[in-house]
Amino acid sequence: MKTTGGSDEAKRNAGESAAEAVEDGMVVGLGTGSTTAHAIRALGRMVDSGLDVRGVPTSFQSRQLAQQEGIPLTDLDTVSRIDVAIDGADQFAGGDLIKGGGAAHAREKIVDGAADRFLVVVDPSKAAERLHHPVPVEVLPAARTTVADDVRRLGGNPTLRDAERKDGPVVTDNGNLVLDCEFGEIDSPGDLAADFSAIPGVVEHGLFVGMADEIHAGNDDGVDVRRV
Ligand SMILES: O=C(CO)[C@H](O)[C@H](O)COP(=O)(O)O
Repeated sequence: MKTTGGSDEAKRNAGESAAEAVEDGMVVGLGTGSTTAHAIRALGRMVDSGLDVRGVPTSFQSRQLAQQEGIPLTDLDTVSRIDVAIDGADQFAGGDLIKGGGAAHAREKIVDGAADRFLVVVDPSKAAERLHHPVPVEVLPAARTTVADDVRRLGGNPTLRDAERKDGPVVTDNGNLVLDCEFGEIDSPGDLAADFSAIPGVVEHGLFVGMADEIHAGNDDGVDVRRV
């Protein structure tokens, strides 16, 4: 699993704090990434001790980990609402996030957006006054050039994400490609989100504007939980 940012202890404190919000009978959105993985492992231990939950994974990675941990799974064909979603972020400013470091943001946005409570698990390296991390944009393969042109017209600098241990680009769980779009400091995340959504061939972008309910920011000694 790819890890970025702060210490594993900080990520563990964040993930375990969010897992504590899960109660018997709940449907839980299972995000993607190294911080959420700690929440999934904690949920696995809770299931072992008798907690009755069903998880909705957001990626191949979170499905595999949840299965390994013995968490019963369901999907959005079977349930229409999710009680709590737990997911990581590449950067957060207030309640706005940039996600997609694991190229899973399209499914993450569906699951996190269907949740009554969306808990974001992060370490301190993810905090920013204003968002400035490159925004991952999932695109249909046939649209990668035209979308890149449109991103440049919006003032951004798109880079096709390459796979680390393969010659060629990252292919998402949905069979698409990812453009990482550098914009510097983003003045108005809501406006940029609307601009991305209007580009033909964009499947989903990694700006999660105003979706978060709580930020669980772990550090080496504990966790700071903030409602946003
Ligand atoms: O958006 C994501 C995957 O698409 C991840 O949640 C994000 O990249 C954070 O990952 P990590 O907890 O490993 O730093």
